[in-house]
Amino acid sequence: NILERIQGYISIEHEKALTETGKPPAYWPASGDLQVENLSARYSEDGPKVLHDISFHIKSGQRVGIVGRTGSGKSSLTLSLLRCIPTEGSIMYDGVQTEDLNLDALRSSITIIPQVPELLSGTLRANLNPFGQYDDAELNYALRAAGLFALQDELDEGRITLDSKISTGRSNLSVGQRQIFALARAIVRKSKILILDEATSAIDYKTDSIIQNSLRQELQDDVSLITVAHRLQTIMDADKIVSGA
Ligand SMILES: Nc1ncnc2c1ncn2[C@@H]1O[C@H](COP(=O)(O)OP(=O)(O)OP(=O)(O)O)[C@@H](O)[C@H]1O
Repeated sequence: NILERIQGYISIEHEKALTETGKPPAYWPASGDLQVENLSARYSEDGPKVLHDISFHIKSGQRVGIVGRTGSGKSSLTLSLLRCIPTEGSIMYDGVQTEDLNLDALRSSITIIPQVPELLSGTLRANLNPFGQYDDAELNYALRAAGLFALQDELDEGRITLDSKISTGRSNLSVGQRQIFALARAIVRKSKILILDEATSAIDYKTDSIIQNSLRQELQDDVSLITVAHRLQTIMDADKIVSGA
């Protein structure tokens, strides 16, 4: 079984190599403006379309909710914004077409916070700053801004520092704490587009309100927030709603 799985991974079709070509201008992205036109997407080149001719415009700094029944394509839309699945149509991010854009540049400038964020085994510092690009002051600021310190009573280890150990398998962080932590990563990276897949019942009311407050207070005015919403309450104050059939 192990060999079969390894064989499966080896034979997966690779994405286009991340080359020097398609590098965006140095100042890009200067805003969170996102223009999507006639976007269609499928999971494989010959598979059925799961998104059909979607068009919308998100102005820089807008808060947008994505709603729709189960299977309507909310997750597929977020994947297609990062070009993780084959797409047709136009996705223009801060005036730059993403079709020919270097995937590394695209994916390092848009942050997705999934329902259950993945963490690496190691310290909090290593998780927030895997490539050693930021100093401790910036990391501590991001943790505070994201609201992690507001939860320290609940953490088994007591006080959280950048040296706190994170374990992956039997994780010592709850789903809500992981989301807050992923939000801190987005704040450190200064992403102009943040996609939040709202956590569902696994997250308690207190943690949810900490996340919502942090999103309202700490994101810069030019950061666009796209929330895949499961609770209507989360998107009550959204500027725009994108709704799937
Ligand atoms: N990995 C995949 N391969 C092929 N088809 C997929 C895959 N993931 C999702 N789909 C299909 O794409 C369509 C949209 O699914 P998607 O997960 O985007 O919906 P969703 O609105 O996010 O649903 P939910 O609210 O349950 O998370 C569905 O018909 C689904 O069967």
